[in-house]
Amino acid sequence: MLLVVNSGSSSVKLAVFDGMELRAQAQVEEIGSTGPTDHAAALTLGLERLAVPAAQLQAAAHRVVHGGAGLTQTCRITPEVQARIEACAGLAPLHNPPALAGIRAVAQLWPALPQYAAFDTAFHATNPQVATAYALPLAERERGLRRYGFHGLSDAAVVRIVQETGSNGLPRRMLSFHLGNGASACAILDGRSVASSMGFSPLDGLTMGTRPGNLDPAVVLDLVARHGAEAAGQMLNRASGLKALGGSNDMRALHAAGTPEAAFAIDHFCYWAARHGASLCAALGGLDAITFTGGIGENDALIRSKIVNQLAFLGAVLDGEANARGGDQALHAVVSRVAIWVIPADEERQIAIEARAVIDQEEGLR
Ligand SMILES: Nc1ncnc2c1ncn2[C@@H]1O[C@H](COP(=O)(O)OP(=O)(O)O)[C@@H](O)[C@H]1O
Ligand SMILES: CC(=O)OP(=O)(O)O
Ligand SMILES: [Mg+2]
Repeated sequence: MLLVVNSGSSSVKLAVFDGMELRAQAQVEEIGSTGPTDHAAALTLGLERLAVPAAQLQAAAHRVVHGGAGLTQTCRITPEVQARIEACAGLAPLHNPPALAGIRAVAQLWPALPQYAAFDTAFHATNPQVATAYALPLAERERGLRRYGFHGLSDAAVVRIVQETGSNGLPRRMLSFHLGNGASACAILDGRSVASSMGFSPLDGLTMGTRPGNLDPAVVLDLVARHGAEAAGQMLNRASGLKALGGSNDMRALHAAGTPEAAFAIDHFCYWAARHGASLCAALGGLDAITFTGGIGENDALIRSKIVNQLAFLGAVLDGEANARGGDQALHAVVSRVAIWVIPADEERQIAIEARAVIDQEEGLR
């Protein structure tokens, strides 16, 4: 059996797979706000809830958001791999340290258990250079300053699920919205990522729970000059986004608050999701399908309708009733030229599939 650990910025999601069969899962949310104080505590709680059959565990596999240029393919976690994940912690301060805490916790509990890492960047390896290159001097580009894109495990899972469940196969031009505490959009052409709203780090792109999304670099320079790099980094990762605009990074709390500030935060989130989504449609040369996933994308009908309404010029029309009802996969109106689907985020199974492939390969080599 395989234990999967998905350390998100506000949650820990755990799953146990027997072959590809899901045996158990547990989820600990709202870490740092109303939930546990940190990811280590959340993991302990999640493992208790899972009641993992330790003797039957064959391996553990972790979601790792940033592995830099050198680490994108799913691999066994060696001390060298762990050191490289550590070296990228500054680029993904909300994600890599929790993932490392998970790796260490598992190593402490079960020292002999092989561990694997699956990366949020891997799915975007197919992006063309024109999409990933920053127009910076060559020396800086050669140091690895480029767009990577994230949420790739989720985007890959969306493609897999649409392939498995869609009646007409995979649409050519898909715009995939992952809307959780982190939020991004991805342009998917014939099942492959061609562009992501996220860049060198998961700070770029859409307005997020605690991250501002796209900024003029002069804003960053101003913040660093005024507050120093450390404080500016903290502000951009933890004190911006919905939290800064509306007082909470929890979308449910913003709806409940009903204040003008909360309403503005919601408008900002939707407006920028649509703006970046439309930009990605230029990379796709049009649009055949929109997918929504993540805590907000899966559950929040108002957010979906505001985003789709702003993309109506592309021919996307929601079936208002299906959208409001919840639980339906297809949300497009009969007249819509664009299919609109809700796909439950399935990063855990994606990690399991990828780790299993590496384990099988290793066993084949033995
Ligand atoms: N029923 C719901 N309606 C609206 N928003 C929701 C709902 N359930 C969860 N969310 C929101 O989803 C976000 C967390 O998404 P999730 O994908 O679980 O986060 P993470 O990025 O940590 O994996 C929070 O903003 C939360 O408020
Ligand atoms: C990459 C990223 O932002 O992930 P999360 O949604 O878990 O914060
Ligand atoms: Mg997530």
